[in-house]
Amino acid sequence: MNLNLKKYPMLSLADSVEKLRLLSIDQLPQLCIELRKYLLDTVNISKGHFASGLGVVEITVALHYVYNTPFDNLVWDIGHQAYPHKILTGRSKDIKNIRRKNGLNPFPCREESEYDVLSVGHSSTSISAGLGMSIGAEKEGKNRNTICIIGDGAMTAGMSFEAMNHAGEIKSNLLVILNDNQMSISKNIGGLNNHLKFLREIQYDKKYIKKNIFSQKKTFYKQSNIKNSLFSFNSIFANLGFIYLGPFDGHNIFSIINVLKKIKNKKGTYLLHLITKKGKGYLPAELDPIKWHSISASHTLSSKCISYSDVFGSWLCEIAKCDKKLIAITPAMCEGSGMVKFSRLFPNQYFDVAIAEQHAVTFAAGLAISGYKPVVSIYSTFLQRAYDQLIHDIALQKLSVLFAIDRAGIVGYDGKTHQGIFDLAYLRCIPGIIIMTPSDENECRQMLYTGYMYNKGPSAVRYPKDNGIGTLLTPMHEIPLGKSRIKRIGKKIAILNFGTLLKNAFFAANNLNATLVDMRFVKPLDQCMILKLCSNHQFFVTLEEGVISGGAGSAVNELIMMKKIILPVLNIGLPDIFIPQGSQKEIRHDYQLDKEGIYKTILYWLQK
Ligand SMILES: Cc1ncc(C[n+]2csc(CCOP(=O)(O)OP(=O)(O)O)c2C)c(N)n1
Ligand SMILES: CC(=O)[C@@H](O)[C@H](O)COP(=O)(O)O
Ligand SMILES: [Mg+2]
Repeated sequence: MNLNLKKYPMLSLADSVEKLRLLSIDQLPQLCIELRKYLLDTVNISKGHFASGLGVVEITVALHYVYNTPFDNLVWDIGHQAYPHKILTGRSKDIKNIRRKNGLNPFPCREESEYDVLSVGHSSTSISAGLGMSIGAEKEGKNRNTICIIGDGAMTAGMSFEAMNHAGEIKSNLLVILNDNQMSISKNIGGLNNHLKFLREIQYDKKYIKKNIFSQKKTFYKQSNIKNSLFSFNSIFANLGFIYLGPFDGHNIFSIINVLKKIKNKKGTYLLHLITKKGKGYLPAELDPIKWHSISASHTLSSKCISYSDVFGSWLCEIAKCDKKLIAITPAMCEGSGMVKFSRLFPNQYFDVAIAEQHAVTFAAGLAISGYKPVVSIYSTFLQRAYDQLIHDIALQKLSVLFAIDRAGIVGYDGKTHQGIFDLAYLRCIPGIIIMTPSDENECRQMLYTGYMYNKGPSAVRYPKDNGIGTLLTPMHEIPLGKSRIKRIGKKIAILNFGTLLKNAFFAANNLNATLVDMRFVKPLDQCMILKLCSNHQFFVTLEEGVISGGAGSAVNELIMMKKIILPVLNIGLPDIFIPQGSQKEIRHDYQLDKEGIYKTILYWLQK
């Protein structure tokens, strides 16, 4: 391990979990101090998720100290808090390159380390996967433990409830650690959050504690041995069938180790409730955990122009001013989706539904049925969670709901789990949906308006994690559905562009004297334009920032084949693999989606 001994003497003694376990328990507080310092020093270089990692330092040290990892399964939920885990499991020298191209993965990743038993990035998978592992371990008969570490935010999702419902019934050997820092990315919200508050208040009510439960040690014995003790009785977890322990201070390494050691030797389905502080140990992050949730790399966005998320946010405010029927919904992504101003100005028209994409979509269905005009703002990658709800609860019922799909295309540093590259393929097959792919920020604004005004079914506008190109935002008007726009007239080759790669396509179009069309709609497709272009061009090229299998280009192929037209078509987009991390610029370069890449790809294809 490449650690400076002077700066991190204890951490350098613990450069593997085996060595960590050789430390005396009294050395662990110092280890935690150095781990925090190391995290701060390295994330300063790497950028990326920060405050959550600081909050789980003691939990991480205690888990690796007490449990026999990697034999025992540690299942991290989401994984944005797993930097300390990566540091302690032999990856400390690489942490400065986390999220970078060819660097460590942003989240636990099975291919990266045997300590990462589940690849993660999306929320609320840990209890389901952990339960499966615990059943597997029981069948294997080798006394392998399974521990899931899940945040109070991730706990709000349907998957967590589904898993607890199952786990509480079958009672396998499973420990769920609830890391309750009272935060999601934004402030955590909802009934469960209020229940956690209630449990925390019981803990802090000194009178209550004096009267009922004496010390943490006694509390533990009471709860693990007498199932209907008052705490257990009062918690939702106990009612679901877990042995509920806590809440305890998640920054007291001694008490965490004490509890873990006892649980380790007992069979059963436990939920250990630990209270932590997001950003612990770094005051700016403690004071503003929203800002420090993740530190973005400078030059993340490509220019100084307004971001697409902000175009969306201002558009929302403008509509809400005159339309009280508008209801905007976010599944826990207020800041990233550009909705902070809207949420403050129009609190009665705004719902953060917590990390609950499925619910967000069907909730929108209910609002639409009741005469409201819901706008679901959602990242492309997280809409994957709500696919059935979109089909069954919205499209099938022809409900007019606008989906503002942010982070569409390459997202960059969050990598494989977060690339928004499947939406065009998975949306295109849904009957009756309108799918729009703006090529600049003003198009985005006009398309949001067009979708909002469309009243025959769902519509979607997909836009990237990026800034616009500086186009003037004009007064709102509806765009005729399914109408493309010719951007350049050329000969022989027609480039059909879907989305924000338009700016890069000009280079190829100019150099090849090609016709360039901004298709704007994936559905309905501008068939007239395509058929007209077929009659006076010899080659077609389609362009999109998404997977080519089943994407917008496939729609063009299908039309051409159906019309029995014989014309070579090149679909440019992303290949049939999970696209790795890196800056957006690097990834676009690597997959030939920058201007030179597009040009060369077409040229090479023409010459073949
Ligand atoms: C399905 C899904 N929706 C949304 C997100 C975005 N997201 C990442 S972290 C996070 C907050 C998680 O809160 P919590 O589990 O309490 O962890 P904390 O950040 O507080 O450590 C959210 C909403 C995600 N990763 N996956
Ligand atoms: C872990 C996670 O899912 C979020 O923190 C995500 O990284 C946010 O992405 P943006 O920074 O693009 O909003
Ligand atoms: Mg939290």
